[in-house]
Amino acid sequence: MTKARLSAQQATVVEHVEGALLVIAGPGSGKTRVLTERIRRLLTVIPGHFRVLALTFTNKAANEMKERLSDLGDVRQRAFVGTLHSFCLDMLTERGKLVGVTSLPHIFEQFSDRKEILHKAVLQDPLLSDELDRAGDAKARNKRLDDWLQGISWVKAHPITCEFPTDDLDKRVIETYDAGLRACDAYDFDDLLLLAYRLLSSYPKIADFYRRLYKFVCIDEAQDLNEAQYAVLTALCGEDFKNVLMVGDPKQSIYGFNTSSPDYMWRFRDEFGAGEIELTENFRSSSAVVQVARSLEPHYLVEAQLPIPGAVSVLVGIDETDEAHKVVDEIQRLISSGHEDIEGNVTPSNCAILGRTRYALMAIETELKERGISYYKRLTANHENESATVDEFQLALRVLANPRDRLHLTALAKKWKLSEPKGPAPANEQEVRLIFSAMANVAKEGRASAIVDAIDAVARQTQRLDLMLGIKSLRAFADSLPEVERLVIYEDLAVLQQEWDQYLRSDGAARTIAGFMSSKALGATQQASRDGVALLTVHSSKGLEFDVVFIAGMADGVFPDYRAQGKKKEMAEEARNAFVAVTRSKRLLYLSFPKRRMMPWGDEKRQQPSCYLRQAGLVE
Ligand SMILES: Nc1ncnc2c1ncn2[C@@H]1O[C@H](COP(=O)(O)OP(=O)(O)OP(=O)(O)O)[C@@H](O)[C@H]1O
Repeated sequence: MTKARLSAQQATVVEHVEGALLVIAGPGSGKTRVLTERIRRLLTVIPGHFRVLALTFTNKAANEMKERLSDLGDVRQRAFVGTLHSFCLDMLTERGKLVGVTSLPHIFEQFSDRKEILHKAVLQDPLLSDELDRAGDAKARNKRLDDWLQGISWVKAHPITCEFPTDDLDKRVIETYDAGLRACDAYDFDDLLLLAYRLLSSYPKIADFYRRLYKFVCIDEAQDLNEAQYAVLTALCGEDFKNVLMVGDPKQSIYGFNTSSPDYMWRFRDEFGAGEIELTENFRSSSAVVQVARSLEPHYLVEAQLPIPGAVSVLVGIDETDEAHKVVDEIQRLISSGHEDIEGNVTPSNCAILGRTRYALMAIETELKERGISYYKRLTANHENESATVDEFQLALRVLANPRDRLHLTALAKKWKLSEPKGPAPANEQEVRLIFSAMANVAKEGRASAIVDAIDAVARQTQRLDLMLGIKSLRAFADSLPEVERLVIYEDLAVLQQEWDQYLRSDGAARTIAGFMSSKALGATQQASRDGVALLTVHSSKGLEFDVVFIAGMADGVFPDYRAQGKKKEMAEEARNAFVAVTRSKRLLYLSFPKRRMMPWGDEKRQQPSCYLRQAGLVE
């Protein structure tokens, strides 16, 4: 994009070069545009051999930035654009030895896997095992494990204020869990940040290396920083490095429950002596939408906005089914007749229906399904395999990538109706293949041999790793199966192939199974799914925009959530959730609620409109 199309406010940020800068960017003020244009300018206008580090919170945001910079060709290689987790993973892979990471860290991303690691490790520790027993029945023990896991995560996310847990039991739980993970040569998400922080803060030479490599650092969505993330940043920058540009919007801070806080933006301003610029234009939303946003956040300053009136309407249903009818009727009406404030046709993909939680969207989903209107519920297709064959192939790939991963080796044995493999963990890929083939020989499931053949096809190729050989081998196996089974395998393999292609595009240089599995764990290989009406929670709608936005379930107790009632901090976060939801709309906004709601235990509850509707003057 050329400079001419940037506003004066935006140009100031884009033209910033040296020194720390904090950019407070309201919704629709073009923060993504400003960030990408600044990276473009640094790489193409500023002389010198340097790289730019651009850190985002989601793969979606990183992909969008990469896409917008794609015309830079090879110049783009001079920028690392990715999530903070993926940057930490890269640092640990390359230089993690000093903190005990000897190769690419294998990630256990699933809660259930981490819980099993903790459970097994606890059972081997008499003191913790007794403690767990004391919790009570199976349900209470299960809860105790959940609480412990939550506690572990909390401590790891606070490497500065909680460096050494003082409680002996907490300490023992963390150490036991970590030992369990490490026995499988595995790490969790929290470890990526924690170990990167330890690496950079304990070994200043390494931090110095990265500072010389990346002359400029940009951070997106800075209101979502937590202590561990801020700690990584400050350890990376050391005392003197100041070329950091942070963009964020405290009014859109909705991850407080996850220990994120806009306070780190203010700390950055003070500790780095950063300049401050506010982007106060809104290039996204119509006047009607901006007015509702301002009613929710009176301090929201909009100095310039689109000269488009737009419209805000309230839809009241007798119950949730009726609310769903009204919402979907309106979508169909807009699709067939359009709207004067929306250029061209209204299509399903111009529309989003948001809910504070998924429950507010259930009746609407049923209605969309019944009327045959396409919709999607996730921004990325976090594909769940339907076929056991592809699921187990991926389990086997995990073990091939990480021979010490007994957790998934045992899971595979169970799926093949075999007992837990005995003896020491395999030492290398060859030994893994021998174990697999021994397992396949006695497996009670016919598909086991086909999976082991597919693994062999991949592992045999020593020159250049190609997952496609395994995929083809499984496809040939599927060809021999009845149609129903065959099609399910084809479908799962097609998704796996897409993920492999995505990995090759973004990280193809490394090209290892471990690299592919880590990218998968970090969600970097997931495909975007944006076909049809978006049916999203407010949290997942962050950063998106649609011509038409419906917010369903706008009743007190639902939005704001009843658990926040009477609590100042939580109610403030609820209001920011509403602010984020409303500002996703470019032109039309509909706020709907059912007068009666069916409770999970079968009773009907009468509902009052949300306080946000009253605040906006939309109901009495
Ligand atoms: N200078 C500009 N002139 C016209 N339109 C612009 C300008 N800058 C940004 N926009 C448009 O405004 C919209 C919002 O931009 P963008 O998505 O970058 O906003 P954002 O600040 O990231 O929003 P949010 O924080 O709410 O997610 C986009 O449709 C973008 O194309």
